[in-house]
Amino acid sequence: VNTADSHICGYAQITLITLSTLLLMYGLLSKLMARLQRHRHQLNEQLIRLNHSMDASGDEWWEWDIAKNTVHRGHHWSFFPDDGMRSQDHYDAGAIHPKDLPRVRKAIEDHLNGKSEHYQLTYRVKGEQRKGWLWVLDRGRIVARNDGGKPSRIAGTLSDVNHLMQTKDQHLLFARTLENISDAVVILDKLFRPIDINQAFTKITGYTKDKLPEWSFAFNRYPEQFTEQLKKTLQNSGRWFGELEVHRADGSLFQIELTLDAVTDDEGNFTHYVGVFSDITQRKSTERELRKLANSDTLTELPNRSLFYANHQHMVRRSEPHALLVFDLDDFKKVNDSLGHNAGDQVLCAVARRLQRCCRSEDTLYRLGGDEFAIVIEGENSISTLSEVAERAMDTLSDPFKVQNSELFVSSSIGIAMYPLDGESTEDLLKKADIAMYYAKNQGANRFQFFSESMNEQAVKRLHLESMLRQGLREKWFEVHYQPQYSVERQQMIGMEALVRLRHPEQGLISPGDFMPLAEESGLIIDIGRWVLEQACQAAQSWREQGLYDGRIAINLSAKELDLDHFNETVEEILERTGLPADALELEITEGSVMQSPKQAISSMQALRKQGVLLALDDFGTGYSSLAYLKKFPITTLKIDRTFVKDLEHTLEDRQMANAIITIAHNLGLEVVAEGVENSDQIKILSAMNCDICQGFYFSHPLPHRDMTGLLREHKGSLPPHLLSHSTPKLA
Ligand SMILES: Nc1nc2c(ncn2[C@@H]2O[C@@H]3COP(=O)(O)O[C@H]4[C@@H](O)[C@H](n5cnc6c(=O)[nH]c(N)nc65)O[C@@H]4COP(=O)(O)O[C@H]3[C@H]2O)c(=O)[nH]1
Repeated sequence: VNTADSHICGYAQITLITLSTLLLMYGLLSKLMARLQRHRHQLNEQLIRLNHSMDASGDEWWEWDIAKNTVHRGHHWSFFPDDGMRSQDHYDAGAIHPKDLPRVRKAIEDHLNGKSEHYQLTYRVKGEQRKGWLWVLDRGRIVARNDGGKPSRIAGTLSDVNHLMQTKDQHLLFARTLENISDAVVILDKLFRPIDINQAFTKITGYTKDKLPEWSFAFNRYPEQFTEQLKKTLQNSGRWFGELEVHRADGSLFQIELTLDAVTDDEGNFTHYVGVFSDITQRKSTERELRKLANSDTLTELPNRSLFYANHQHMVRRSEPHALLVFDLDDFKKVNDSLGHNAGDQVLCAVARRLQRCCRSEDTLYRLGGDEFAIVIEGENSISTLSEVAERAMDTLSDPFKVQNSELFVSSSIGIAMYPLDGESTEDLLKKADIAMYYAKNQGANRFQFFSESMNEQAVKRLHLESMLRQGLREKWFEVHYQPQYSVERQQMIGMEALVRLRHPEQGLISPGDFMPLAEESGLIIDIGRWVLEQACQAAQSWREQGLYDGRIAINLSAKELDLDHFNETVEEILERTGLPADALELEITEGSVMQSPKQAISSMQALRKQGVLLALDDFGTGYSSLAYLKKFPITTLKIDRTFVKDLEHTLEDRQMANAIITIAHNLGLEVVAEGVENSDQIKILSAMNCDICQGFYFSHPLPHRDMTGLLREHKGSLPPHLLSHSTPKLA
């Protein structure tokens, strides 16, 4: 091998080596480049993934270069919190709530100063576009330091935690509400052990959170069966509600109204119970007080009518045989009227005490109202025993009552009805006892009466009649008939009596004898009487105005009308309206009704007399006939009752009676009217006795308005000629 060749060979070797090295380096470089490319690609992908996940989470990532004071961020959010440290770009700065800002700055500073591994806090921030504050969770940590070890970069994220904070707020509000409401709240575990309470619980019970009773404080007074039952209810329906009496921490008792609700987990298992209650001690005592007031009569302190109904209905529900005695004091109104209501109240209290003494411990006395009492006698339906009770009651009332230094006598009418024989409901039995009591009263009072079906029939009839009277008033079925009264001496009609009738569309004309007693009892007489007064005054005045008649018109008054306050004003008003002069009106008052309360009757009569109205005492001789009173009554006329006239021509006693009445009346300066004159013999006798006026079927029956007008037109008030011959004046 020559030198040149060896040189060539050397060059070739060098070239080859160089080329191989270059190739090797190129290979290495391309591998490096490829790896770098791959890494960059991976990094990009990671960045994209990170971006995607940040996007999906709604969070914002950020990195703060402390030295350059720049913030890089994902720009998922339109704004970045402006804490005055991290942000530079003010165009997208979000204001931090002024109350939160110091906290934010401190957290970041503390972290920069190495006081925390990382920082994490929630605060409120608001971008320009945003109306309300947004709660954010800001988390960050130092990711790089400079050569001196100082933090150079911090990276972190911002999360929207608004919904969490709102929920937290709601929880807080809820907890605060529970803590502050005035109802006590207790949370019990599955075994009814209290685990938490609110302030009201402590206030009401005295138990504190650290000293809760071991077991539900509410049940410690009740037997186990009760709690078992309660638990069953809770398990079945998830709720129990009721009133309980419980102990406070200091041992005192009080009442609560408790609602227990079961709390379930997601699987529907009971995990806890919540009890909510209020202290109802005060309410209960008020209720008791009110119930007592509602159930007892304030005057006598006896159980009242409403308690009677409640208790009696209870007895009826249990079908317990018993008897009901209803008491109504006789003429009690007189006590009130004559001695005043105070005295009346005293008597009622004394009656209550006396009746109470007649009752056995198992009997109950009630005051049903006014002067009405009732005794319920349990388990007793023997007529003889019940009669004994009624007699004992009457006996105990028979002793005089001492009121306002005077002695008063009070009696009672008693009606007795038996359950279930006479009635099967409270209303029915009370009605039957009332019917029997009214029957006893009508029989003369101061007696007792057992209910019987025949009484019931009567009562039913009365009920029908009463509704017929009411209907009659509404439908104008009443009419007034007029019966002339003649002066035999002057042979002139000097008066007429107005007599009411009811013309029923089907039953025809019904006379007052059939409905007056009931009209009086029911008080309907007041409306009927007023109507008659008005009609009769109007009719009399119209005859006067037509020149047909100038005598008086007599109208019957009932005791009830006379008793009315200001009745005289009613009369005055009617006289004024109709134009009838007062002295052309005569009001007839029966002796019986005046004697019911003579003092009051006298004062009412005096008021009427003052107006100039004439007053007649009707049915004289049939009732009390107290001559002493007769003198005191401011009457102008005395009417001899028909019973004395009826047999005048046959009976000496009646003649003597009539004669005596006429003499007394004349001695007192009164005019005398004889009623029920039916024949000329009676006229002769009465004329002989100087009786001033006669009225009766002999002259005329009571006539309807039209017929009376006819009679007046025909005879101008003089005695019809066919009667003239019989009216021979004065017999020896
Ligand atoms: N047997 C017989 N009877 C005769 C004779 N003459 C008249 N009568 C009847 O005797 C009654 C007289 O009226 P009274 O005694 O005031 O008795 C009246 C009176 O107390 C009462 N009454 C009538 N209308 C009214 C009224 O508007 N208001 C009031 N409160 N009571 C009235 O009803 C009672 C009965 O009235 P009437 O049935 O109309 O009965 C009337 C009359 O029709 C006769 O010669 N023989």
